[in-house]
Amino acid sequence: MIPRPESREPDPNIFLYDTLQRQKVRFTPTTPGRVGMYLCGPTVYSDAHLGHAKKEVAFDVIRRAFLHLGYQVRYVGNITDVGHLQNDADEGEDKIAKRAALEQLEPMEVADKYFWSFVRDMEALNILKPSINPRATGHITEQIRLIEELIERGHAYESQGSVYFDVRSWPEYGKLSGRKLDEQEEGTREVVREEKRDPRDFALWKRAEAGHIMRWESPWGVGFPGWHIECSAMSLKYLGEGFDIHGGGLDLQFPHHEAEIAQSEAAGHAFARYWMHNNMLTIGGEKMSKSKGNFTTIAELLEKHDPMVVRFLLVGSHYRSVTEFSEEAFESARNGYRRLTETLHEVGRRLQGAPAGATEALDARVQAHTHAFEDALRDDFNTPKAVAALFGLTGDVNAALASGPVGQDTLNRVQEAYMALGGGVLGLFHASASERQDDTQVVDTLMELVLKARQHYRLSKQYAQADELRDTLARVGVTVEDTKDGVRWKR
Ligand SMILES: Nc1ncnc2c1ncn2[C@@H]1O[C@H](COP(=O)(O)OP(=O)(O)OP(=O)(O)O)[C@@H](O)[C@H]1O
Ligand SMILES: [Zn+2]
Repeated sequence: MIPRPESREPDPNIFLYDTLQRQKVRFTPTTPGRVGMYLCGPTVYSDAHLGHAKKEVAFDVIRRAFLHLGYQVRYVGNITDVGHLQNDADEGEDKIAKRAALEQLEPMEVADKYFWSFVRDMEALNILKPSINPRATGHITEQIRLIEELIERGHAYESQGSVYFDVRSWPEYGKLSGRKLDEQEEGTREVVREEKRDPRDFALWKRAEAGHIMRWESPWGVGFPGWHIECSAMSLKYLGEGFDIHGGGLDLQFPHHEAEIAQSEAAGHAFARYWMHNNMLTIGGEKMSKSKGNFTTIAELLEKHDPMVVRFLLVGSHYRSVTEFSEEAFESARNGYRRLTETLHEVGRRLQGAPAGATEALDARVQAHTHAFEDALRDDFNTPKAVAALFGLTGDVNAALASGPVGQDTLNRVQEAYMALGGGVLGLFHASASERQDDTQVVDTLMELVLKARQHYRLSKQYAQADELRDTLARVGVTVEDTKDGVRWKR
C-alpha cells in the first residue's frame, strides 16, 4: 500500500467525467476526505487479458491519484463467480459452469483457479489490492433480500420460478446509456420473452433447470442470481447508500450498469453518485475480448515484456481513450520507460559524492513539473499529460546533470518526485524497478572493476588491451568516454 501523505488536505478541485451527467464535474465526496469506489471485476472463467489490465490499471491509477491528493479510499473490486450467462439477454450457459464441465472441475475450482491467476497478474502489474474483494456466491442472501425489496415495491415479478425486473414500472430505465426503447431490446430472443412482461425486462433470479449445477434455495424455488444484482447488493453492502464512484468498462454501460442503477434505485436505495467508464483496449480496431478469442493473456505478455513497460503503455493513453495494442506501441513504451528509469538511476548514482545543499534552478523546475502532473490528475485523471510532466522533469534533470554538479538536497527532491509521482501515482517503479536497482548495483561494481583494469592497461601503455576492453563493452551497448573529469560510461 502507498501511504496517504499525512500532511495533505483532501484536494477540493478534482474534476472527473461522469457518464451519467455526460460532462466533467467537480468531485465532492459523501464523507469528507473519503472516497468509496466500486469496480466491476472479472468473471473468473479464464485467464485475464490485456483488456482487463487496461481497466484495472485505469482505476488503480484513479485510486492512487485520490490517495496522492489527500483522500482515504475504500476500494471494492468484485469477483463474478456465478450468474454471468453467455448472452446478455438472460440466456445461455453460465460461463463458470461451462468452463467447469470443459475442465472437469467443480465450478468453485474454476472460480478459484482463475481468481488466483487474476491476483497474480494484478500483483505483477503493481495494482494495489482492493480493500474488499467480494464474490457473488458469497452474497446470495443479500441478493435475495434486494430482489424481495423490488417485488415488495412492485418493480419485479416472479415468472415460472424466475424473477424479472419490471422495466415498464421504472421510467428512468435508460438514463445512463441513453438507449431508446427499441435499442434496449437488442438480442432478446423468443424463448425468454415468453416469461417476461416486456422484452426489456432483465433477470434478477433464474430458475435452475435440471443439470444446472450452480443452484441455491430461494423464496422462488431453486435457482441462481442474475448477473446484475450482485453488483448492487455488494456495492451497497460495503460502501453504503449514495456511495461515491462506480467504475467499469464502457461495454458494461448497457445492460449491466443500466440494470444496476434501476434495480438499486427502484428498491429505494441511493446508488453511485459518479459513474466512470474506461474505454477499450483494441486489437486491429476491435475490442480485445475473451469470447472473441482475439486476446493475449497478461501472463503471455509478461513472458516477453517487463510488467512496468506494460503499465507504462497503458497509462500512456487516457482511460477514456481507446488503446490499440501493437508491437510498435510496446517498442515505444519500452523506450519511453527506459528514458525515465535511466535518469532515475543516474540521479541515484550522482547522489554519492554530490555537493551538499540545493541547486535552486532545478528545484524550481521540479516544483513546476510536480504542479503540472497534479493538475493533469485533477483534470479527469489525465495520465498522458501526467506522463508528459514526468518527461519534462526528466529533460530538465538530464540538462542539469550534464551541465555540472547538482546539490544533494535537490537530487533527493528529484528522487522523491519520481517516486511519489511515477511510483506512487502511476505505479511505475515496482519490484521490477527495484530488481533493476539491484542489477544496477552489480553492474556498477563490475564496471568499476573493468574501468580500473582499462586504466591499468593504459598506464602501462598496453593500449591494444585497453581498447579491446572498450570495444567489447561497446558491443553490449556500453560506451566509455574519457573526459577531463575522468572516465565516464553509459548504456
Ligand atoms: N478489451 C477491453 N478493454 C478494456 N476493458 C475491458 C476489455 N475487455 C473487458 N474489459 C473489462 O473487463 C471487465 C470484465 O470483462 P469480462 O470478464 O466480461 O471480459 P471480456 O473479455 O469482455 O469477456 P466476454 O468476451 O466473455 O464478455 C469489464 O469491466 C470489461 O469492460
Ligand atoms: Zn458490475
